[in-house]
Amino acid sequence: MSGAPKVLTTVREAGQIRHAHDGHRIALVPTMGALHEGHLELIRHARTLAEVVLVSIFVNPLQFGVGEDFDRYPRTLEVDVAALADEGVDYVFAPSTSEMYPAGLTIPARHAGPVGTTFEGAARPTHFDGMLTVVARLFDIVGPNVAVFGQKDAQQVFLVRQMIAQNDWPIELDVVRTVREHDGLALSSRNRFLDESQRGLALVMPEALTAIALNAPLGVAAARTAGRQVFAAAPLARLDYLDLVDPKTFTAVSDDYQGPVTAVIAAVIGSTRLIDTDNLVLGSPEADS
Ligand SMILES: Nc1ncnc2c1ncn2[C@@H]1O[C@H](COP(=O)(O)OP(=O)(O)OP(=O)(O)O)[C@@H](O)[C@H]1O
Ligand SMILES: CC(C)(CO)[C@@H](O)C(=O)[O-]
Ligand code: BAL
Repeated sequence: MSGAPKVLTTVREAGQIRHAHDGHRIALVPTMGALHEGHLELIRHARTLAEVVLVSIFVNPLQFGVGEDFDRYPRTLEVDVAALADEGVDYVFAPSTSEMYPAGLTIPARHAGPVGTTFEGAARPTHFDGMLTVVARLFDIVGPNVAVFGQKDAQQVFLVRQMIAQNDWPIELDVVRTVREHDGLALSSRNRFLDESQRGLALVMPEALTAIALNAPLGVAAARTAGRQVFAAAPLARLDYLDLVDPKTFTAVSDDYQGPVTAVIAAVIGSTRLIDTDNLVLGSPEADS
């Protein structure tokens, strides 16, 4: 299909897609809108995986805690749909909150478990249960063959993968690497909250990831310390966490660990909370010699 995507607003319409395209693969790209080049990369990747691409745009209240930025989260549906037309997206599913969570209908709540209480989950205690609940609802409505997520939200990817495995759902999960600005800042819908000086300050995130990567051959302590030193030199950026986790368990690695890790960072710049991640390998035989 090509041209403007068909915009669906009801669960009923979205649920009919799989019947209308029987025998064809459907890729789901869940988003909260305010689309940027990072989202578009997910969509281009989805296009390589399936004949039908459906992008959901829904700012899910369940994954925002009290005092978080649900109210000010950017909502730019018209502009988003225009951008998706250029990408040849087939369907946009943009439901209202009452359509997703109708009064009187019990939508099964999903639980993230222990990993949902650490890192992002420590700062946002209800976030991952709410995120999994809406992702499971989208899976249930759309019935995709494949779902595409961004590596920037590494803990989210871990938990969605875990939920798919625990339920034995026949859904593939594909992950797209983080798209960055020319100076390294990860694209994020929340970047639009940054003024010019905060935008400059936010570069502490990719700079810390670079420092971690440069020191990765020296091991866990050196890499972690190097990343934290970047933040120590930028006190206006409030570091929430910076750590190295085992991608298999999403728990912090011990000091003698060698092997693949995901570096995870969250910081508050002004009043905007940003996250970033990188995958790397820690330690090397040469590091011991
Ligand atoms: N820079 C990026 N590169 C690749 N994928 C991204 C990027 N930013 C977001 N995504 C992915 O897009 C999907 C939708 O994310 P979302 O709509 O929350 O956008 P976002 O930019 O992460 O917004 P925010 O930072 O405000 O949470 C998620 O799978 C997310 O990981
Ligand atoms: C996956 C998601 C669309 C669920 O609301 C959201 O957490 C996001 O945009 O990353
Ligand atoms: N991209 C993660 C969605 C959220 O921050 O709520």
